[in-house]
Amino acid sequence: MLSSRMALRRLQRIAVAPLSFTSGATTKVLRDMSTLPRVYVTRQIPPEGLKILQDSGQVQFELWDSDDVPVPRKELLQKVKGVDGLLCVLTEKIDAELLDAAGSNLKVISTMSVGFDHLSLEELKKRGIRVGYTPEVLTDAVAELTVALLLATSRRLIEATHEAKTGGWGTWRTLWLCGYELANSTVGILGLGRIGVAIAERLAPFKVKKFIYTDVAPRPELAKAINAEYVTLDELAKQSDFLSICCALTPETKEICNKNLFSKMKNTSIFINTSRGGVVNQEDLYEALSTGQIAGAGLDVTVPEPLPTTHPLFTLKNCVILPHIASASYSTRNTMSALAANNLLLGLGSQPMIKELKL
Ligand SMILES: O=CC(=O)O
Repeated sequence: MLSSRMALRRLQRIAVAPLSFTSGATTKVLRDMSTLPRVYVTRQIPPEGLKILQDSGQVQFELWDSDDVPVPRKELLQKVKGVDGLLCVLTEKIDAELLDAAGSNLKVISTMSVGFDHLSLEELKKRGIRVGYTPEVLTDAVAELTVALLLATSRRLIEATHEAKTGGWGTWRTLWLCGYELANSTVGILGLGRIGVAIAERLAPFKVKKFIYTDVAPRPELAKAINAEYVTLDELAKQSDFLSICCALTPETKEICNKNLFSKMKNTSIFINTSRGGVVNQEDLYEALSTGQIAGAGLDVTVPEPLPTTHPLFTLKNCVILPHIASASYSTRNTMSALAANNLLLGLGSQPMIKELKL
């Protein structure tokens, strides 16, 4: 049997349309593959998505055959020349340079991500390029990971396993490795969308006393589902025992979590970010954590990614850092790849995509 890696390698070169069949001694060509829209896939995406592209018979595609290393920019700029569609992930910057390199055939970008801060939307809009993305299908996985990260941070799980493994575990001690509990707490959400609601729904059974949120404007429909109160950003910082960052990275939210915000937080509060690293000023966060301005932080996202192992945040016991894995469950990543593939095919067929960004 082919290993999945070998199979994927083979897929890279495979004609994705049913090209021919053999009857007796003659082979009849059913379709000339070279007339099909050309697609470049910037990553070895999970099998469901690849299979959809392969079985569709609607496109010819080439794939960057690795999940371990992103396609080098130079190679990407070469590979996109003349393509009709691009299926990418969040490590690829889709900007004017890339769109120029691709040329005027490019009609559709499909990103296998809910976030789209790696796409220059203005450039895409200007060129009439349609954009598919993958919201909703990852909400459960992201909410689940956020709760795990919040508990790992507030109950100091990483420190605790380290102590247990390295001989720090002496007698049972009354205040050793104490943390903060969710029961009776106020949980704040910065940016209330589907993910924020899903996080709150999972936290509510931990006997949270109150949910509060802020956003560009109140979102009563979403807030009603979790009985959350709309407050200002200042109040969110002041009142939250746990502050969960769920907003998209935009020019407005860039480094919104900075000295000013941390200085208003309680020194017992826990900061959790599973959105984008760019919403946080990391120097200010380091300062807040190392001076005890806040109690702890759990980060699934940083700037840059990967965060260099020499980064000061890694020296702090009260900072738990994960390598951007919020949506990383097998089922979710497969579903995301399938949605990205379907968005791409629908876009190329000039049909409405399942999930399309309004530009
Ligand atoms: O961060 C992950 C995503 O945007 O899907």
